[in-house]
Amino acid sequence: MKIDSICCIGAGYVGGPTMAVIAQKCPDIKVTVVDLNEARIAAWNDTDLNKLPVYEPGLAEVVKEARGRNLFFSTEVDKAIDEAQMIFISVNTPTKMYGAGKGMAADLKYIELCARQIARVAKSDKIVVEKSTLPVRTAEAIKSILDNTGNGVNFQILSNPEFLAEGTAVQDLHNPDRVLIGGNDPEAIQALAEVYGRWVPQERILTTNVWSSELSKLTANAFLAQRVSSINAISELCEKTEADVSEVAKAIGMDSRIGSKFLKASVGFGGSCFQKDILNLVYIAKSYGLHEVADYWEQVVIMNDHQKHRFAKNIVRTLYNTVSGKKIAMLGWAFKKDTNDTRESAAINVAQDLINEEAKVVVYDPKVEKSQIEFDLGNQSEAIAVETNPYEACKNAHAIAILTEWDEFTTYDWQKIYDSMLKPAFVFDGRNILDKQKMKDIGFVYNAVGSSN
Ligand SMILES: NC(=O)c1ccc[n+]([C@@H]2O[C@H](COP(=O)([O-])OP(=O)(O)OC[C@H]3O[C@@H](n4cnc5c(N)ncnc54)[C@H](O)[C@@H]3O)[C@@H](O)[C@H]2O)c1
Ligand SMILES: O=c1ccn([C@@H]2O[C@H](COP(=O)(O)OP(=O)(O)O[C@H]3O[C@H](CO)[C@@H](O)[C@H](O)[C@H]3O)[C@@H](O)[C@H]2O)c(=O)[nH]1
Repeated sequence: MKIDSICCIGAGYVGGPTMAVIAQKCPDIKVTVVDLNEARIAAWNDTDLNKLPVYEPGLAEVVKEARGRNLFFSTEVDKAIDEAQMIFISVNTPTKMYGAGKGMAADLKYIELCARQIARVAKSDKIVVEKSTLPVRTAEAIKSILDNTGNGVNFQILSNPEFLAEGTAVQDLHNPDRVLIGGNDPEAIQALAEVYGRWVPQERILTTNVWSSELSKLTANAFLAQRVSSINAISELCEKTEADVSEVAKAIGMDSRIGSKFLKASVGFGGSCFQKDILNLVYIAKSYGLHEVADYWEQVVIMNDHQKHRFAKNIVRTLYNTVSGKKIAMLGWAFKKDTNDTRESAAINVAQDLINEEAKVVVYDPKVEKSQIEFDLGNQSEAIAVETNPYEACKNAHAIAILTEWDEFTTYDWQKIYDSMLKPAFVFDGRNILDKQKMKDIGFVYNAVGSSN
């Protein structure tokens, strides 16, 4: 079956970029991305490409090429479902904040709403693709809803989890390590494989059963996050022993069995996925009575919480055990560089801990809006200030904390910043991006994660 129309429900960080690239690579397929959020759809349609709701390097160019040709953003969900042969569900699946599984399980209410809407609207056969990250066996529930509440049309369900990382989304979509398609129906699998086959080499398109595909997504994130927590655990030991975590990471990463990626010690991992997906995995394991499995993975999140809090504690301890009334400049708010996404950013936890200690926190981030920073802190705008100029943010500060590894931070005139600060001038580099020796030569008291001063 050749696909000529696709609908994607959910115009977020995954739905937007993924569909933009599919539309770019398949000019003969009409791709419509729909969302209930009118402001978000308006932003995707904005003629000023700087106003797209998602910042990703290279994304504006892709949108420019395809939008209006075969890529459309709309709030008319029913119409797009009706017209499409293939429907991607790419809505959010956050941690459930109520009832059974509160704080752990994935909240599938948006998924169920989509399934019910598809069932209600569809008047012809559809292939429904799970793009959202879902607990293993969710396809069963979707199938049941579609088959029991639909109009008697035939639905095939595929799992096609997304592995893009924010900040490199376009690059990851253009050149994925693999595309994973889980399903039972060879014709449906073939139809989706042909879409990706326009630009992804055949050997990188992997097909599995639905359950393996669903579980592989949670497993991939658990393994990646586990590496970060593992190196962060070692970073604390390095600080006590005069070992240097960057040297340790390099030494172990050269072992081809270990590999060098995802071994950067940091203030802790953030982002909308790692914590949510591991907690979901933990919840699933518990629900099958697999308590040792659950405890094993939960430790990755416990270690990450510890890393975030100990970073803030270290600032307080180093600043003579009090930051009350002291100006502390936070450079970076996004959970990693090259994105405007702040979900679960370590910066939020660190700021909250410092505010609790009555510090005067001033934030600078090159891509995050002031309103977002205030929102992340529960709208306590009196607790922080946001600067649009990094030099102003650092002026008269007692300390600077680096929370995101933005490249521009390495290019600053650090002598000028030093001159404008109170002395001793402290830097807490939560990303190990600055040159320790140069910083010390200027006069800073420089603290990095995972090495002694
Ligand atoms: N962010 C990432 O980097 C990433 C990467 C891989 C996978 N994922 C997974 O992809 C899924 C989506 O993540 P995201 O970051 O794009 O989320 P997001 O919150 O940015 O976007 C989801 C969008 O879905 C819309 N939506 C929710 N219910 C809807 C409905 N019934 N009808 C129409 N629109 C609806 C919301 O308004 C929102 O705009 C999640 O399951 C996530 O775990 C995310
Ligand atoms: O060595 C490292 C690598 C990452 N991080 C941090 O870990 C977090 C996550 O980073 P990354 O994985 O690069 O970004 P995400 O966009 O969260 O992507 C992850 O989560 C996505 C959503 O499921 C998956 O699709 C991706 O494959 C997976 O990498 C960020 O805070 C990073 O700063 C570190 O601290 N040290």
